[in-house]
Amino acid sequence: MNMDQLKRQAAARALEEVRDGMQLGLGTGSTAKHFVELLGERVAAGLKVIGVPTSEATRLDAMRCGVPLTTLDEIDHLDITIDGADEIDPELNLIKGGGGALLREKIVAAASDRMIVIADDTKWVPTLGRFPLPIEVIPFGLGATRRAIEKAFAECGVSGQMAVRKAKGGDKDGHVFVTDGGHWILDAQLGRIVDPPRLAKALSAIPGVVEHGLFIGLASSAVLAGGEGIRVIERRKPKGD
Ligand SMILES: O=C[C@H](O)[C@H](O)[C@H](O)COP(=O)(O)O
Repeated sequence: MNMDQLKRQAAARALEEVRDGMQLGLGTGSTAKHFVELLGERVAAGLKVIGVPTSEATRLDAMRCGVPLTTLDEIDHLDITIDGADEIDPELNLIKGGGGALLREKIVAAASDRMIVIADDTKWVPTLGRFPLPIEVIPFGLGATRRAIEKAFAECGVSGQMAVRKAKGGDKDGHVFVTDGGHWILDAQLGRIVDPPRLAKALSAIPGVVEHGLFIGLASSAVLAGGEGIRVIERRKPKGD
């Protein structure tokens, strides 16, 4: 089974948790896209749900698949958010934002009773950090923000190169990547993040950092698809801890 088939399997398993009448957060990325497509098939067959997309790309996918959409201004909570991740550790802390959607993804996940992470099992790691950590920043004062981030890294026992993300493909190739919110992303190659909750807190305190890709205490479960089958890992601590 190839990687794409594994992603679709994880998405299909998460879809089993969806019930009639649910309000859903719809994640972003290649795995979440499978979920939106499968959900669209169920909606066509009569399932009644409504979704809040975490990016413009997902909004377009959901519309194409016939999934009814709303916003967090129109409804006050979500039952489940289903989203992919770039890395997942045994505490179900995540690195997200490889596709640049981390800000909306975090807002939507935080507004949800449960977050189910769907992934192929290559995303499962003992320690976060091999995947570059995305940090969404305001372009104004970037030099000062970078210095503050480096200081936070040193205080949290990590270090590594940071680079402004460039767009890939199309006529934007080589230009700075701009998020749906109009911000830039710094990708930090940290290798090993010894204390993700501490680093998350330190980064959140920096003016100029809009959001970062560490999702701490947000995921309720992870559905991992691999050659051996599907594993579902439940978070031990309550949401928010
Ligand atoms: O910004 C993008 C998201 O955080 C994605 O959920 C993450 O990058 C995983 O994407 P994929 O399912 O394509 O590996």
